[in-house]
Amino acid sequence: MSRAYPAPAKLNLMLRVVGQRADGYHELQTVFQFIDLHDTLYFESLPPGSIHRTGGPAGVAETADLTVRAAQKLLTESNVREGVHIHIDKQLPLGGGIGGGSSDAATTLLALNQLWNLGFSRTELMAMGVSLGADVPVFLFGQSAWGEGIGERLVAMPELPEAHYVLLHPGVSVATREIFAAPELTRQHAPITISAFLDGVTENTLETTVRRRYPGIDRALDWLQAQGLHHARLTGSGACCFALASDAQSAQQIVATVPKPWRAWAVRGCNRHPLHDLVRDTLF
Ligand SMILES: C[C@@](CO)(OP(=O)(O)O)[C@H](O)COP(=O)(O)OP(=O)(O)OC[C@H]1O[C@@H](n2ccc(N)nc2=O)[C@H](O)[C@@H]1O
Ligand SMILES: Nc1ncnc2c1ncn2[C@@H]1O[C@H](COP(=O)(O)OP(=O)(O)O)[C@@H](O)[C@H]1O
Repeated sequence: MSRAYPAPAKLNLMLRVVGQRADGYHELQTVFQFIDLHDTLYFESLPPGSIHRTGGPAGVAETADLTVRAAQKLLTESNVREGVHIHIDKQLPLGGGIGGGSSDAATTLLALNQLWNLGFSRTELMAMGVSLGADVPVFLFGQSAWGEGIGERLVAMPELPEAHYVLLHPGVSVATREIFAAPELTRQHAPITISAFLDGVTENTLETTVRRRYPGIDRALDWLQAQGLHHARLTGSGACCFALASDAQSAQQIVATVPKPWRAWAVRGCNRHPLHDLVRDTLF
């Protein structure tokens, strides 16, 4: 087995739907920051053409797993004769709005590009990544980012505070597709500037629709606010919610009081992907 390759989660510190493309996908403005909660992936060489995954998310077939699809994409694009066994130590909740599947896919692209000596540039990997999911490119971009388009047009954010957060999963799974298809969703919010975000415009405009359709998420956001935490928000299309804590200790104290069956974590924002340094020589 290879060394351990982390696949971190992300938060959307702000998200606005500002339009819709002809193909139905929604144009967004968003701010991505990674957090120190992650899956861990391991890779082992197999005979050419065979790709296997173990330890992955229950209920996701091997062939549908984004890591397997990422490995297949690399084989198709490079024409090399390789095979791989991918083992995922899965910690990130599925459909949580924290990008676990996308991050697993990005880490697979980064790791196999290195292990198979493929020499693809970061830009080439990002183009492959976006065909697997709208959230994959930011994990290859490797740093906190302002995202536009469907999240694939990225620019580095000025250093954001690496704040402590309470991250709460209210035990429901949100189908991203359902929220974007909701007739009541407002699709034409006025675009904002990076300065406006830094001055405090931080809403997630999917939140009203998600709160109405998922009462458990509505309650979770109200619960976070009732703990006296600032900036209680939905990340992505949910189901996870997060709020700013003053320090690690107060985040942990609040996590300890979260009612069952909700799950919660005390996490910290990270402006750099944990693989940023590892692949700097080849990619960043
Ligand atoms: C909303 C965001 C914000 O970071 O995060 P999540 O909540 O998924 O983490 C992402 O844009 C989600 O990205 P991702 O989860 O990769 O979405 P995809 O699999 O590409 O899309 C699922 C479905 O949602 C709809 N969709 C998705 C993204 C987008 N900008 N417009 C859309 O209309 C499409 O119907 C698409 O078929
Ligand atoms: N390795 C993987 N980890 C998580 N989900 C995966 C994986 N491979 C495929 N999926 C599929 O991708 C969907 C979205 O997963 P995920 O990225 O965790 O959520 P979100 O996009 O809400 O942040 C899952 O519901 C699952 O069906």
